[in-house]
Amino acid sequence: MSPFTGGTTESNLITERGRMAPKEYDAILLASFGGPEGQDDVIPFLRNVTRGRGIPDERLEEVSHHYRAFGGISPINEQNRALKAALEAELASRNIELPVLWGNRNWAPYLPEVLQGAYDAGHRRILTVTTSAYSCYSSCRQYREDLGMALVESGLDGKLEVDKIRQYFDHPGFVEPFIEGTTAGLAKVRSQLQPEDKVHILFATHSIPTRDAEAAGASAEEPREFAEGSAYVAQHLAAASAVMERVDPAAEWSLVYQSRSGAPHIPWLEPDISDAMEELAAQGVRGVVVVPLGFVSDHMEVVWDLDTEAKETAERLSMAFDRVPTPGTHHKFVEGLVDLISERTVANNIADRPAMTPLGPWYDICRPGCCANFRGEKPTIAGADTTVGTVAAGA
Ligand SMILES: CC1=C(CCC(=O)O)c2cc3nc(cc4[nH]c(cc5[nH]c(cc1n2)c(C)c5CCC(=O)O)c(CCC(=O)O)c4C)C(CCC(=O)O)=C3C
Ligand SMILES: [Fe+2]
Repeated sequence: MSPFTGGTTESNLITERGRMAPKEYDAILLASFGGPEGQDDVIPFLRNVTRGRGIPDERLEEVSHHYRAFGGISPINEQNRALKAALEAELASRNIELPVLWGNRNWAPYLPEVLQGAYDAGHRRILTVTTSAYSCYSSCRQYREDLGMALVESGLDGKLEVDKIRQYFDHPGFVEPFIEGTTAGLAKVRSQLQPEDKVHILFATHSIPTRDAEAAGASAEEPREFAEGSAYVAQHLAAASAVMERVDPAAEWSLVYQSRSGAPHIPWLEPDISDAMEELAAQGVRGVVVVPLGFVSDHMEVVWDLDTEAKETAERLSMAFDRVPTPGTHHKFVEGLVDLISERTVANNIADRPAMTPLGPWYDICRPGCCANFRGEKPTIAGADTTVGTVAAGA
């Protein structure tokens, strides 16, 4: 039996590789992280984010200063308003009549209220676009859980269908803006140095606990599927390779991590970007191009950890430094997201779905236990092992 047949209903007919049959969606939900919009929001926001996640108070204190330095305002909400407007314009230009709703996991507009509002407005089939591209608990399953919980808590489970587009780490709409940015960044850094000076490209992403990394994208049937032991790491390495093949196959690059939190005795993915820069400087590297491969927009992790901290590290080490833009509202990214929406509304073959790495195109419906975080089972949408967010045929 296919692993994708359990726990699904006729309306969620699943085809090969976790693909969902096309549906007539009646709304798009842009689902994001959320962020504070003023000094008074900072602490309540941080409490929302870290609820039950075992993050030490000292770390919260430290992170609150990053927000305080920006007037207590995270850039992420403004970026999502801009992305929503750009998606609306792109949908309209293709004559696709789907409203775009916006909801967050950790700040207003909160997901349960947005789903309730959607239901009250008459929507019944929602396709979610999340602002994260990779597979891991924080970037995929936690969105699926929070949407599942929102449905259960609002009494809408069984009444509202909620699906999500596939993780898009290797979709050309996500990768091509990085190719453009890395090409420009490399030229800029090289122009500040002598031709013989060594330059290194650092692909930066969010560190996660190694235990979460091992569970990322995993399937119960094939636990050793990914050579690096983690779909999160494998997806980043594959996307970075796809970028470098097109930018400069001979250039030196590596994958590094940032924004570690959690208790010090719990292992997280390494090396940290600053440690990597120290090491490179010691090896005689004179310039770095930092590619924020793990991030969709210039939110706090990018403007603080990269534009503030990593840049200062580069200055201290006398290295030339350039930080490549995130996809943001780049027209290719926006067009790519609408392509990802369209591939869920019209019949297509898996071969028609673009993917720039051998790992993709990723699943519409995650495999049982995918990205599980060992903190107990919660209802999730878009999984082969759950029925939350589905509606029985004829209901
Ligand atoms: C993989 C990943 C992404 C990328 C995927 C995606 O984009 O979803 C991401 C995005 C983001 N993370 C963000 C903010 C925070 N993340 C935190 C904590 C954590 N993140 C984690 C991972 C990730 N995080 C993890 C494993 C933790 C530890 C706690 C836990 O296990 O859950 C904390 C608590 C303090 C701290 O511990 O640093 C904050 C404030 C913001 C908003 C920024 C803004 O306001 O502009 C965004 C977009
Ligand atoms: Fe985070």
